[in-house]
Amino acid sequence: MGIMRVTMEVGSDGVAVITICNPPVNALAPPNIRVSYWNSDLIRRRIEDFGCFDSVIAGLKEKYREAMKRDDVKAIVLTEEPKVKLPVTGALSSTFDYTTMRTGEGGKFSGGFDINVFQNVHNKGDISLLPDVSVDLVVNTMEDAKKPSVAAIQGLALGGGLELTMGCHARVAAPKTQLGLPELTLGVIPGFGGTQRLPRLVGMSKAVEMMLLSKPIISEEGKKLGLIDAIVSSEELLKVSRLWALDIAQRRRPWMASLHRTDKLGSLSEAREILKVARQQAKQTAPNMPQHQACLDVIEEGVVFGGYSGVLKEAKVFKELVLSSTSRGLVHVFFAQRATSKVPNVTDVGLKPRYIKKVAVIGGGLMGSGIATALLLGNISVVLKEINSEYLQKGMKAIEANIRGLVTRGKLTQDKAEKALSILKGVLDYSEFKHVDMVIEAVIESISLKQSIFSELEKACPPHCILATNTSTIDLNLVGEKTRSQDRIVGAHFFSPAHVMPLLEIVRTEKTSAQVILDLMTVGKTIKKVPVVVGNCTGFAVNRTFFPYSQGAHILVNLGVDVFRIDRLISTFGMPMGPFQLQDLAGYGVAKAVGKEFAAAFPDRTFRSPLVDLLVNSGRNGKNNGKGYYIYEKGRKPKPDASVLPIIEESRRLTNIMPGGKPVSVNDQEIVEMILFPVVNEACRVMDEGVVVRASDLDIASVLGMSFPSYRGGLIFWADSIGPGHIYTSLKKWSEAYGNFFKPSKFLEERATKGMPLVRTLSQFLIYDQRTCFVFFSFKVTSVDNIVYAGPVPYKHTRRIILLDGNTFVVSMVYHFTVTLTICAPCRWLTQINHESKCPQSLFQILITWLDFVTYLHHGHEQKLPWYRGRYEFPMFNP
Ligand SMILES: C[C@H](O)CC(=O)SCCNC(=O)CCNC(=O)[C@H](O)C(C)(C)COP(=O)(O)OP(=O)(O)OC[C@H]1O[C@@H](n2cnc3c(N)ncnc32)[C@H](O)[C@@H]1OP(=O)(O)O
Repeated sequence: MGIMRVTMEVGSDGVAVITICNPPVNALAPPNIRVSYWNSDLIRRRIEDFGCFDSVIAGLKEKYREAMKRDDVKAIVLTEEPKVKLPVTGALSSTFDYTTMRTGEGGKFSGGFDINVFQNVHNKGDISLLPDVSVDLVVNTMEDAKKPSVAAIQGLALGGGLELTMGCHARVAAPKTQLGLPELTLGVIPGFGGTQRLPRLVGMSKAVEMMLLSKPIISEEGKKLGLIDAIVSSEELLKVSRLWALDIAQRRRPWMASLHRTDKLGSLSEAREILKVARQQAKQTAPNMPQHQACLDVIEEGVVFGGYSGVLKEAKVFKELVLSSTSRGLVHVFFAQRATSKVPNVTDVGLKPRYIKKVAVIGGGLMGSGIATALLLGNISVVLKEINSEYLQKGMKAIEANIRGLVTRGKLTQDKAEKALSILKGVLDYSEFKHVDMVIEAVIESISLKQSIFSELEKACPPHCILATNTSTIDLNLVGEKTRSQDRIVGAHFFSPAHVMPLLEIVRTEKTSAQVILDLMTVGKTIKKVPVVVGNCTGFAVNRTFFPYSQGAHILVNLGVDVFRIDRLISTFGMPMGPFQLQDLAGYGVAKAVGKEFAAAFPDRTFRSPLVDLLVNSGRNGKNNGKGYYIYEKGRKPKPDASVLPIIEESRRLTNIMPGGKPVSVNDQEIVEMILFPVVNEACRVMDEGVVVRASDLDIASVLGMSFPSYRGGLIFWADSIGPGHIYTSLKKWSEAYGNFFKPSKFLEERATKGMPLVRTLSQFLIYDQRTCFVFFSFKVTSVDNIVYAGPVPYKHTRRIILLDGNTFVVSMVYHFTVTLTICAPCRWLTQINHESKCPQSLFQILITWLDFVTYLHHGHEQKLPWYRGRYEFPMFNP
């Protein structure tokens, strides 16, 4: 048997326990592997050995059919396997290392439908890859069965996972189990009947809230609402569920089919009123996302025409939405976010994160107090250092206000707030620093000040202490220049407000040790940030990439375009606000300081606009003093300020870039593109220089750091959806008309002229050169790793190659064994490569290096692959 499986055990009590097992989150995968893809007998044999053709959905159907047929089965309990070990058969089993295998880890009922399938549909455009689960499995097989089912849930039941449980006749859950329908975050709606059953179980208002906000509840709340019938400890879960199922079968408890209930729906007019309000809210909060209105329409269908009609409409709309560009973007973001936690040579070299218990923050200003707040909320003790007691008091008060504010807004309990504040200490010297595991410096952007602080830190802190700086622009090599601790120096670039914004940009230099990066990544996750590891350069990945954002806007204004029109169009595109309102919000001091840094680093592509200086001279400082491009009044939306127009005219006069002295005529689309294409252009340079590990890291950084619309998939995904060709041609045209700022980078030019996307997946190089060829991989693995198992199973601690059709080819490893494997596959199937190995000499890394080598051979020029190049020997090459 393989590790993705569904099993059934019938007890002497007549209860069949059907168990789902598909680690790590029991995703509900449909069958989709075709053995004919693989010519290797070894792989085929392995797949068959482990029974990997099972899919969770097919398995569920099969086991239900068996349970219905068997006379000794009276009722069913649906649950998940809490502990899993991969069984190994055959000659290799004795050497199999079980310690590397992931287990069920205390149980997760299900993270929902397998999101890989969405990606598969997106890649192939083939909607038939989506199975009919909603009617065939949930309605016909489970809910309308002649024997009752009880779901025994622990850990989490999300999306399709929760929907399966709602198709059961009762739900018993362990304490603190997470229950939710987060499908809208993937650009779709619940597709296994959730839009119909949830309102029938918890009432219309709560169901609409849970779906539209994609916010899970815990089982305790679920019990109060009626979603959960009983809460029992994990140990008792199965026992109570069995009894419950028997009670239903023997009519001691009600046999409830959720879809047929109406008692919680309220009257038609009440339901319609709730839906109307929700529609208006969604129009405001999610204007470019069709799934919100679609979800409400589908709910309404069920209220008006009955649950079954609702289920049918849901299935139809679900399929339409899976193909939408919104879903493509959001699904990409889902996987891109998870990919950020895989950093070559950091997370794949067997290092373990060290425990960071206490962190010192230097500087209690806006950033320092925000960082300290985030750490305290993550239960990490903080020592806040300032230079005098006045500043220290200010910093401490700001932290307290941040934390108390969360209590007021109902986001934190009073107890947790007190606990967080109790582990904060303010200091004026370094004496406490001998006990800290990490320092995060957050003082003003002055190289000499930072250099002297880091020299002092080297003396004051223990040798293991991580020395991090929150600089947003300064070269880290300069910061650590006067120390001998450059392996401990790292950038921890938070975004303001640091306790709210989810991105943590971790900046490494060539000298920063892998351990330090791993530790900071772990701290980042502990404090609920998404850490993205990037290289060292002016502005690092995010600020550098977005540096042309306001520059482009300033060029446009000086070319005669209205500021407020620009802001309006950029907001309509999906950014939370336009570049000028953003400048108002950040304050002009920031704009000036950042502008100076970039002008020094990239003088060839800096546009010098006098506008900010003119604004400052006229007594404006943006939101800080209530006067900028907009007028800011308490409790009111920012209002465009007409009195700024003469200042803009003055700027235009000084720059004198309007052709013939007349404002340029540009359409709305061109305005958006003139601001965002230069950003894409800079992102190309960032990728070309190897500042990011992978293109999708820039997608995540743009979404979480700059609030680029996630439904567009992030900056690079969006650029690829438009096509590098159009971006290149437009930039070239503008550079000829308006100068170097728009000049296309070499990277963009190459991709555009070769008709290739910006995303550098190795296979795309191969596809490009060898459209129809087959690629043969041949490895002779003689060192540490060998293949013992291959199959279509997503699994931790394995090397995964995700194929174009969405299947995952998995290679697990065993040590101290030698084998030669030849994989033969058409190269067009290789689209994405994930890596998460423990051994530096892993087969996976050899594969990557090998592919890079092939790429290199085919292109005849050096690709910038700093993360892999030169570290591993090339394996046998046998095309
Ligand atoms: C028809 C239906 O209505 C449609 C659906 O059900 S759509 C799916 C709805 N479900 C969701 O949106 C839940 C998505 N998953 C999550 O939110 C989180 O993964 C979680 C809360 C389940 C677990 O979080 P956490 O423990 O931090 O682990 P996380 O790193 O996110 O995920 C672990 C692995 O499981 C994978 N995974 C999680 N949920 C998955 C899913 N539904 N399908 C496929 N893979 C999934 C992740 O990609 C990751 O893989 P990796 O290790 O190779 O990167």
